Amino acid sequence: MPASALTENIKIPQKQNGENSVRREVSRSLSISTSPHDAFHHRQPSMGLEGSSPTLRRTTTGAVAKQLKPFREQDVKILLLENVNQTGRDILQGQGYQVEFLKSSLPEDQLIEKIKDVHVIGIRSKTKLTSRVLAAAKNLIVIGCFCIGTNQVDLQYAASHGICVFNSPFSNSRSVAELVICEIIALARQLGDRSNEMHRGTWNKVSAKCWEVRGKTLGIIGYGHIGSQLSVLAESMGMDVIYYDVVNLMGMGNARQVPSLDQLLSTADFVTCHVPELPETMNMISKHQLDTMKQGSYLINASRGSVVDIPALVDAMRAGHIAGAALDVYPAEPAGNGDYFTNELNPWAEDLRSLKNLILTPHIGGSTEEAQSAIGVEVADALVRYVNEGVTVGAVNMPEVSLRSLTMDEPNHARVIFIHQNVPGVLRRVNEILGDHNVDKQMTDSRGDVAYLMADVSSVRDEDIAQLYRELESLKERIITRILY
Ligand SMILES: NC(=O)c1ccc[n+]([C@@H]2O[C@H](COP(=O)([O-])OP(=O)(O)OC[C@H]3O[C@@H](n4cnc5c(N)ncnc54)[C@H](O)[C@@H]3O)[C@@H](O)[C@H]2O)c1
Ligand SMILES: O=C(O)CC[C@@H](O)C(=O)O
Repeated sequence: MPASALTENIKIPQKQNGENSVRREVSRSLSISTSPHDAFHHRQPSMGLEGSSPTLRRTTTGAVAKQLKPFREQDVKILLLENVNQTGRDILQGQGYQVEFLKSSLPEDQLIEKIKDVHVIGIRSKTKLTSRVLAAAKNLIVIGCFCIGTNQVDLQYAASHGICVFNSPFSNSRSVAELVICEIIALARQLGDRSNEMHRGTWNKVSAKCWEVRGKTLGIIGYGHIGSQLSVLAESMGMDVIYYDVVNLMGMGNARQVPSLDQLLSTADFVTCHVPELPETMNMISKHQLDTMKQGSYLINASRGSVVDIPALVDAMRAGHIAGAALDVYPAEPAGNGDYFTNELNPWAEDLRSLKNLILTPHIGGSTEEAQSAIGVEVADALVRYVNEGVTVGAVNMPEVSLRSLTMDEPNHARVIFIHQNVPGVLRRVNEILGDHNVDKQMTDSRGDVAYLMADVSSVRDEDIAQLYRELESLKERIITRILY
């Protein structure tokens, strides 16, 4: 590749017979396509030096990191659903990508239509990326969950089709913990009921069954990012904290881990759930667990709607055994805002709405300006790194692979990314293909059935890149090949 390749557009060679040659587009199958009009370019080094490019940066050695792109930015199609924060939109639009933004989620059929030609999709908790939806996503290379939970995505299907998934593991944890602290006091003081009464014009000054939280015991189920933040805040209000987790974890402050869920339930005055949605956490709080809770205790669920058996909770509250509850999440949640919290959505919605001292919120645990803007930056940055450089650090369904950036001092390099089935013999065959070139650095890792290889090769010409691509594509274990340069 001539040095001028850095500064001018290059026409892509076409095969005479019109077969696939080296069209460059950000397709799942790299990068190499057939359009006679397609050209690619690398940014000029001066752009970064003048600070006019948001993406050019320096490596730790001071060299200008090279922007790896086998495609034109405007060809990268991104669909952002569920009101992803402006910070994330700015980063993606700043790259020059085509970004379509919608405030709500989409019903499955519309989603299947829309997802057909996008390369990147950004969602929050409402968009279900099932295997049926993903099967229609022929160009998709990466999914950004602008939230913590990734249960809405078929992670296994995505990985086996070479689609990388990123999330934001803790940017909204503090917001959830603060909401739960607020709910503990609100339940102890029956604040929701008093406020509703006043809204209806009723003055009802009572102290019966209203409590201070000082000296009460908080039981946290799932002592991860949210549970441990909550632990610190609760202790600072004078509460005793116990927690139950499947992993043995050090408690913050004076918090103590208890060996069984039943022990936590029978000891705590307030029980709060912070576990992920998993087969093992489905209806984790059901009739037996509610019966095991102390008479007059309180339940909070801001994790996932599948964790609490709601009809059982309704019974326990009607019986007066549970004195109050706060729910932020539900088995079925609407795609957007509106008058949807009815029996049509969940068959017990009216029962819930009739209960006293029950705080119902529309999945707002992580909905603060601070959390959403931090998540926007974190996930959009991960998407840009993946699209432009193939870096998977932070991915939730792929091995984490990264190489130091190529620099502008290395003009004739290409980065080969080969996502493949994790079976014996593939690496030998890949290295036979790469072996005709100088492999400067290489990293490979596997996760379950999928392996991810990244290699930087030097002194490659356009025709070498096309050849490498074709040979890698011909391997039967190939899932996705991308070559970035
Ligand atoms: N309401 C909201 O807006 C909101 C916001 C953020 C997260 N969430 C939900 O909260 C969940 C927890 O978030 P996090 O960031 O604390 O997650 P995390 O992964 O940091 O912690 C989860 C903890 O649960 C434990 N765990 C898993 N299975 C368990 C089981 N069967 N029994 C006991 N413990 C178990 C894990 O070991 C881990 O320590 C998320 O998965 C997400 O679904 C909701
Ligand atoms: O913002 C959302 O939709 C999801 C919030 C929360 O449940 C999460 O998983 O981070």
